[in-house]
Order: sequence, then structure tokens, then C-alpha cells
Amino acid sequence: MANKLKKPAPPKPAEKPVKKENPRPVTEKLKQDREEQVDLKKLAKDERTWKIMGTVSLLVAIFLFLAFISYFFTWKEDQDKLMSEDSFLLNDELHVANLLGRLGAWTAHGFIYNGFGAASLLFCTFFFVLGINLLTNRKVYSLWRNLRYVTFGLVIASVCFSFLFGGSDFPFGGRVGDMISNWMSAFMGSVGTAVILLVVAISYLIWQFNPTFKMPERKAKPVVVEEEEEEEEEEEQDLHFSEMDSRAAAPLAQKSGTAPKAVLAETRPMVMPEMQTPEPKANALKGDIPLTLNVPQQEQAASAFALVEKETEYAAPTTSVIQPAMGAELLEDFSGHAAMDTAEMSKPAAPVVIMPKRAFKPEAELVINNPVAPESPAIEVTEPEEDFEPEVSQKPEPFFEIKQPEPLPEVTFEIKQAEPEVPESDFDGAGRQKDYSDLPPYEPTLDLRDYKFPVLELLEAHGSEKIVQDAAELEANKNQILSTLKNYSIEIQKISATVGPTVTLYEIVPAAGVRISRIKNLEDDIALSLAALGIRIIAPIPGKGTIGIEVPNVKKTVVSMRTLLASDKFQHSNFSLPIAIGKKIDNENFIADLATMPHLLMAGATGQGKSVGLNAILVSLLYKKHPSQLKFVLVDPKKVELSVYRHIEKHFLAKLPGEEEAIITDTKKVINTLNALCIEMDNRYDLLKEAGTRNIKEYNEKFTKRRLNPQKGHQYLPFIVLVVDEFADLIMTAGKEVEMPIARLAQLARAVGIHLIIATQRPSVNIITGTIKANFPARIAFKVSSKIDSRTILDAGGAEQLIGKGDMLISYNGEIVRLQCAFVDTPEVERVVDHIGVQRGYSQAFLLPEYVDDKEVEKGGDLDSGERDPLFADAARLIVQNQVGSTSLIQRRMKLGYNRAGRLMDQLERAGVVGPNLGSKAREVLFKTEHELEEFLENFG
Ligand SMILES: Nc1ncnc2c1ncn2[C@@H]1O[C@H](COP(=O)(O)OP(=O)(O)OP(=O)(O)O)[C@@H](O)[C@H]1O
Repeated sequence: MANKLKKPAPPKPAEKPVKKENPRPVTEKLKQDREEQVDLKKLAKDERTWKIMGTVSLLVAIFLFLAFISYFFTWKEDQDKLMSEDSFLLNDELHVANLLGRLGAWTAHGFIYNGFGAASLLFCTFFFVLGINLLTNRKVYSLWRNLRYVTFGLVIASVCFSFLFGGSDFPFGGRVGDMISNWMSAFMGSVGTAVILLVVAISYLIWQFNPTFKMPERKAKPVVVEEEEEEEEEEEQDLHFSEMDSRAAAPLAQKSGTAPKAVLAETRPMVMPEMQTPEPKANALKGDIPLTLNVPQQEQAASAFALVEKETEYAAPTTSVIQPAMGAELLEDFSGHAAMDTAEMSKPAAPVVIMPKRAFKPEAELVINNPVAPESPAIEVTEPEEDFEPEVSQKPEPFFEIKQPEPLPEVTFEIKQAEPEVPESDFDGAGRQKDYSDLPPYEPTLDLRDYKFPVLELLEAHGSEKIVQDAAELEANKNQILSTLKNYSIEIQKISATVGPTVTLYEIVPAAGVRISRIKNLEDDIALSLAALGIRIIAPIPGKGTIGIEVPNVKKTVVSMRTLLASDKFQHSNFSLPIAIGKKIDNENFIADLATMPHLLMAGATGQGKSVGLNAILVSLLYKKHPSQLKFVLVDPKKVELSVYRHIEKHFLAKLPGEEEAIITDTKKVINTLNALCIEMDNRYDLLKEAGTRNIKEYNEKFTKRRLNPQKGHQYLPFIVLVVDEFADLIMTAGKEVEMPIARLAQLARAVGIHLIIATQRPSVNIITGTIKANFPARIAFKVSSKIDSRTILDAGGAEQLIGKGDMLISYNGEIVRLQCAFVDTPEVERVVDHIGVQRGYSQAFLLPEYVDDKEVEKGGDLDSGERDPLFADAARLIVQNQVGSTSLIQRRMKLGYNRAGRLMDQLERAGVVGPNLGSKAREVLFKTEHELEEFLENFG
């Protein structure tokens, strides 16, 4: 039929003469030109062109290397001939000793004698790197960086050699080295030249190898990803390797006449010669939809050790299962990619494309995509002096081998904030603002200057953390999903998979015309057919245009806290309060700033990972913050969950004045503490207002620059994090009395550095009320028992589908992300806490302002009537020292509630220390010197 329809076409030639006016030859020429251009472009992009160039480059490297090495031994014999013969290269009668004949001798002479001496060997490395990159079509080594090293290395090494071995017969530094060295010696003398060269040579070595001198580790870990990425752009201009990505790969396959049945785009290159299978069998599933596997980069694949292990593990199931299931045929050998070094493998790489040799028209394509490994973990200890080997995949040494610092004797000393020594008044006699800028900046950490941050060795790696990709499982799930959708007549174009630590995300691109809601409605049916708990359907995945089906992995991977804290993202985060929460499906570390959240609500049924989550947050803060910068207020009605933190009371905990225990377990005390926090918040706002700053960051900056006078009550403000472990319990017992201060703090406390983390087992609407919810934009849901609970926490379903054990959803910045929470076990927390606890701390916990319940005051009668407040004398001294009769000064400096400070002021007035109330102005202070006051106090009793 088609042919018949085409036959009537001949009239066309008849039309040709009509268009005679058109300059046909010109058009044809243009066409031809364009075609030629297109061909050239194709040629430039053709993989084979790069390979040929790569081979040539490698041969050049080898040629130069042999010629140079040979020259070292034969130069004496060949040099005369080289220098005396004009047509050295063309004279066939000349016999030279160089291994590579006249060409080798001539080239080596040119490079070594006339050029850079022995340093010319560096040219070989350049051609080698270029060759490897071209041959593998990848950036195995950074060409740009190598070029820089070679260029500087040539000059520096040749000059150094010339200087050191100038007297030798062999041209160690070459002409270039001799010239520069001679000039330098004449210019600055031998000693000057030696010093300069030493400095330059050391700088060069440091630049190239990094001062840690941990070259093997550094090379093995993908820390360089960012650096590499930067350079990648530069390199792309030189080499267009990046064009050989998965996008280019598919057309390539088609071009070669092979419509791929399965296109596997892999993040990591894997050598699996055994995967090469014979020609396709007749049992190839017709119309089978290939699966695209988004293999997440294991961040800890930084170590070569982990990578090798992973590869072998992956190879076996893939071989045995994928091929028969997919009907995939002989897979091309991709061993070329195995040449890639570990550093390359561990960074985001262009997908490797495995092409079957036989053409096969699939219904939809099965592609194994390649999520970008988000970051390279720096498995480095916080303490640089600790020599920690980052072998995450190995079990750490038993704990008893880790030396704990000797407990220091308990020292009691006065809390004395190292306050800057600034004059009492900000203004000089002439009323001008005094300038303190010449004083050194205030350093809050100096109070505990010997404080040592916890080291990563205190935490465990919890297994190898290798993501187990079971090809059989992937294929089976894919087929189940497809057949379920097919049963409901839903056609799809493509399916891909991303394997995460706990779940695998299957991304589906539906065929044109399929309504998303239809797939969404099949959630339960798909779950049933996969016979798995924890299926979650995201339709559509925001910003992607695909539909996601999350299916739990049979074998789950524990995400250890240590991995997260070792990651580059955490180590180099400049967040105010960085918290490492867990890993996303694509294995990206989820690290957020609590200060911007600014409060966090956590909910989940019992035993689903809440306490572990809380510990993860607390531990991440302990790893990043100095005791002077952060205080915790811990509320633990269950009495056991947070009790481990009591050891760090004198470092990191805050409590009410006069309280014995810093960790609050009694509901009544919780109310007082929350109200005290409200007072602290108000006090801080007063300070901010006086300082003319808008938030704690600006305030602390101004304070450290000594632009705020501590005599006026200004002080460095630590962040305060309130953690409530069982909020439901509090609401049940205290109701509004707890809800109101929490809501007030949640609304206002962010700017003054007070942040709330509230956890609850019962996420019902009477616990998480509208007021609470409105002020907690960041929420975490562990597995809950019903969809209603999930809606109460996240305003969306899904948390009821989770699988527990730290599987969680976080609603943050307006999107809901599934994470596997980092796991930190109680013994690990104990170790971290003990590490801090044995160090010298403050003399007591950070004191919150005192809060006196009005009702209790009423019940207890007027304190003023009989006796004087025990703090009377201290308050009088404070007022006289500062010569300011202000209630808020007493409140702030003595950490008292407003009522008590007011009563003290009344007593001071009655005693004649201060004058009467002057409205908005401070009261007059009637004692001008402390001496007068002391005499008065002695007589007054
Ligand atoms: N992130 C995680 N990774 C692996 N396992 C986890 C994780 N979080 C929790 N688990 C497992 O689940 C168990 C219960 O966790 P956890 O104690 O945190 O639950 P919970 O929600 O606090 O329970 P409860 O409310 O009863 O205190 C842990 O002992 C641990 O075995």
C-alpha cells in the first residue's frame, strides 16, 4: 500500500522545469556544504575519532618516555653527532645509540638539552593523561589541572636542577633552567636563589599534593568532586567528553542500527566480562519494557576498598538475572571503563551505556539512570590532630582501644564570662562615641579554650553501608508494576529505578494521554501486587514530570551517623545550627540548618525511630558547636530518653536557677522553664533593640567586635535549643499552660536564637493544634498508624506507608522528601557525651531567667511584707555599680523574672538606695560609690 501511494510521485520531475528561475546549483552547493559541515561535526563527536586521538597521544607519551630515558644513558655518544650534523634526521648513515634511533635522540636532545632538562619527563605525563582521557571518552584525570602542574613543574624543576647540578656534564636543567638559574644567581646571589627555589619548590609540592600528605586517601575519596566539577567546565572547552553522556549514547546506538532493547546507563563502570552473553535467544520477551536503573552513588564509596567490593557484589546478580528477564543480548564489553580510577568512579560520572547487539523494538525503554552523587564525603575527623583513617565500610576498632582523655578533677570556679574590658560608658567626656575598634575581637570560646570537639571515631560505621542492588528484585518489581498497570490498560513509555538505602524509586513516564490520577488511584493495587508494605506513589514527582513509585528494598542499608558527619557537606557547612538528618533516596546527605527551619516538629508511632532521630540531631549539633555557642533545654517526661545528656550539664545544658537537675522531667517545672524561656526571649529582644540589631547573628557580631558595652548588660548570646521528647504527655497534663508559651516561643524566638524541637508519639489534632502547626513549618513524620495522623503532621498522606526503623518523610521548604534517618545508637551517644563530659566545663549549667508563677505568689502572700529578698544586697550593688536604677537591668543581669526584679526595685526604693519611679526614665541612684553602699548595707543589717 505504501509503495502504491508513493508511485504517483513522478509528476515531481515535471514540476522541476517550472522552478527553473531558482538557481538550483547554488542550492545544491549549499546543501552539500551543510552536509559536509554536519559530517565534520559528527566526526568530531564520533567516539572512534577520540579513541584514535587517544591512542596517538598515548604512543607519543610512550615514545617521549623511552627517548628521554634512553637519552639519559646515551647522550654522550649522540650529542656530538646531534650538534655537528645539520641534517641529522635525514642522514641515513648516521648511527646513534638512542633506543629510538635518530628521531628519539633528536627529540630528546630538543626537549632535554635545549629545553627543560630532566624535567622534560613531565611532558610524558601530559600526553599520557590526554591519551587516557581521549581513549576512554571520560575525564579520568583532570587534563586542565595536569597542564597547570606540568607547566609550573617544568619551570620550577628545571631551575632547581640547574641550580643544584649546574656543575654536572649532563644538562639536568636544560637551557631554560640554566638561563633562569644563572640570572637568579646573578641577581640575588646563590643563597638568595637557594632560599627562593626552596620556597617555590615546597609551595609547588604543597599545591600539588596538599599539606596533609595523605595523598592516597585524598586521591581515593571523591572529595574533589566540587573542585573537579569546577574544572570540568574549563575542560569541556578543551575536550568535549561531556557530550558523550547518556543523551548522546542513545542516538549513537540507533546510528549503528541497533535500537536498544536495554540501555543500561550506569554511574559506575563495572567490568563484567561474564555479562557478555551469546546472541539473543528466541525467548527474549517481546515488547518487554526495559528498566532504567538510577544507581545512586554510595557516598562512602570514597574509599577504593568500598568501591571494589561494591562492584563485585553487583556483578553477580546482574549477570544471572537481568539478561534472561530482559531478553538482553550480548552486552558489549565495557571493560574500557574499568580503567577509570577510583577518584573518577566515585564522582558523578556520565552514564555508561551498555548496548545489546541485536536490534529490538521495545515498548518502552529500560534505562538505568544515573543520579548525581551529590557530594563527596570527607571522612575526616573533626580534630585534625587525630589520625583517623576513613574506612567507613569497615568495622571500626573496638571502642576500648579509643583512648579517652583522663577525667580532669572537678574544678569549681566562678562563672566569669571573659567580658571585654571596655569603659563603663560608651561616650567620652565630650559626648562622642568611644572607639574600641583597636581592642582585639571578643572570642566566646576562650572561656573553655581547651575544649576538644568530639571525634568521629566515637561513632560507629554500622556495617558497610553498601547499597545492595539486587537485580532480580529490581526486575521482578518492574515487571509487577508493569503488569499491574497493564491490567488497568495504562501504557507507559519508560521506567527507571533509583536504589536508595531503604527504598527504590521507580520512575514512570506514562504514555501520552494517560491521566496521572488513574495511576495514583492504583496505589493499593500496586502495593497488593508487589506484596510489599511501604509503597508510596508520588504522582507526579514535583519538577520532573514523572510518576514515582517507592518500593521498599528487601535488604535495607543502615545510614550511620558517622557517614553523615564525615561528609563534606556537613564538615564544611556554614550553617548556624547544622543538623545531619539522613539520606535521600538518591543517597544525597540531607543536612539542614535548624536556625532557618526555624523549629522542628517530629512525630511517629512508638518504636519507629523518633528517639534515634532526636539523638541524631543533638549529636550533630554537639559535633559542630562549642559550649559557649549553644545551650540545650531538655524536657524528657519519659525520664530515660534524654537522661544520657546529663553529663554535659556544665557544657551544653541550661536550667532554671536553683534547680538540681538540668533535664526536666516534671510537668510543673516544664511550665516554669517554658515561661523562663519566654522571659529570656523578651530580654534578648530588649538587648537586640538597644544594640540596634535585628537578629542574634548581627547582635553577636556587633558584640564580638566590641561595639556593645557589657556594663550595660550586653553579653554574647548562645543559641538555645529546646527539645521536648514527649509533647503529647505534656499537653495531656498541662494543656494550655504548655501550649501558650510554646506557641509564643515558636512565633517569636527565631530571631533571638531560640529554636524548638518537639517530638510526639501521638500526632492527633488535639496535641498538634492549629497554633502549634502554624508555627512549625518544618516537620518530620516517622511511620504513623493512620493516614489521618499523617495528614495531621504533614498535611499530606504517606507517613502511614513508611516502613519504620528510621524511614521518614520530612516536610521542609514546602516539599516532602523521603529520607532514611541517620542511625546513632545509645552507646555511641554515651561516648560522645562522655568525651565532652570529662572535659573542663563551666561551674554550672547556663542559667535561664527565674520565673515565678503569679498564682503561687498570690498563694504565698506578699514576699515584701516581711523579709527582704535574699538578692537585695546583690541587686543594690549592681545598681550602684552601674549607676542605673532600672528594673530591666536587674532582670537581665541577675536572670530574674520581671515580678521579682520589680519587687527588688521596690525594696531598694524603700531602703533609700534608689529614688522614686520616673516613668520611662531610669530611677536616680542615691548612693554614688560602692564604699558608701557597703557601709549602708552593714548598718542596715
Ligand atoms: N535510623 C534508623 N536506622 C536503623 N534502625 C533504626 C533507626 N531508627 C530506629 N531504628 C530502630 O528502631 C528502634 C526503635 O527506635 P526508637 O527508639 O528511636 O523509636 P521511638 O520512636 O523513639 O520509640 P518510642 O517512642 O517508643 O521511644 C531502634 O532501637 C532501632 O533498632
